[in-house]
Amino acid sequence: MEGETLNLPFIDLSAPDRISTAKLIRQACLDHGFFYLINHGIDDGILKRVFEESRSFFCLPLQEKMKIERNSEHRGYTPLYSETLDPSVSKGDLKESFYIGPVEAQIDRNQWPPQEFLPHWRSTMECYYEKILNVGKILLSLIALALNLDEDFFEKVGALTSPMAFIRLLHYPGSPTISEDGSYGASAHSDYGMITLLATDGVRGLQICREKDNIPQIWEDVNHVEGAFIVNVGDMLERWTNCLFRSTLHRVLMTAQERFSIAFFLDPNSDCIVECLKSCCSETSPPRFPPIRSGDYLRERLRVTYSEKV
Ligand SMILES: O=C(O)CCC(=O)C(=O)O
Ligand SMILES: [Fe+2]
Repeated sequence: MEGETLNLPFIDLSAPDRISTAKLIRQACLDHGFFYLINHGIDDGILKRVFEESRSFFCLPLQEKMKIERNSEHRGYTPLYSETLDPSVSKGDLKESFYIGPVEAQIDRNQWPPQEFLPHWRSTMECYYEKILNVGKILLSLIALALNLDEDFFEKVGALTSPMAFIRLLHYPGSPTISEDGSYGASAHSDYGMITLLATDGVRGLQICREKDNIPQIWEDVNHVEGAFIVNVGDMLERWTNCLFRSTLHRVLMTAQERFSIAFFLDPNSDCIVECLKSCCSETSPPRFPPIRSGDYLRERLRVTYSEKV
């Protein structure tokens, strides 16, 4: 399962020349659909605290965690094996997670662990949410430039009015016996939305497959880089760009060592229509996907992942 190591491009969010940065982003999204984001302005301290609070939460007894199990609003705890990212793999993924979503119209549909157990948990997560959402929005303005669009394109199409933006805390407990029965920390999948910003803890496991139709598939290791986010393009951005930007298949191996990561999925407002950009199609290259409403698309993808009935 050892993969080749991959040298992903680095994007420096503090670089003054936005046009050059946009060009580098464009190339990264064409080649890999993945890149490292550095100098993003989120300091080590807050990230460290989020990792610590995440660890404390997952250490709680299962019965406490199950009291705030993921609800119909897609917020809360998901236990081990509850998610099957790759439906061709029969067993669920060996990970547990916790989703924190946006506060919409001043209604907080999030579930929070009891304050008596974790007094600083909520404030830490809320602080991180604000910071990472801000970085995500800056990045999207550069992505718009990278597509030769106005930098406020995603605002203008309503994607950022009230984005479906979720923090997902992830815990892979690891397994002392690594079986070859097709179990993964996260089985092969692409992300569903616009962009994902991932913070990792240094334990290996994440891999990408750039050509999913090649047989055999080649999986390459994405190494942890201290202080950098791993950013990837999701399926809705791939649809917008008619596959110019790649939503790349990735997975997390099951390793002996326990692993934590923090994903942030930045997805369009649920009413936003995602349809092929004019600049990404032509007579010879027609749109590959019909327009979809972001909220409907995400709901359907999650339904399949969590094997829910309609
Ligand atoms: O934990 C990781 O490194 C990746 C997680 C992931 O791909 C996901 O949750 O979509
Ligand atoms: Fe993913």
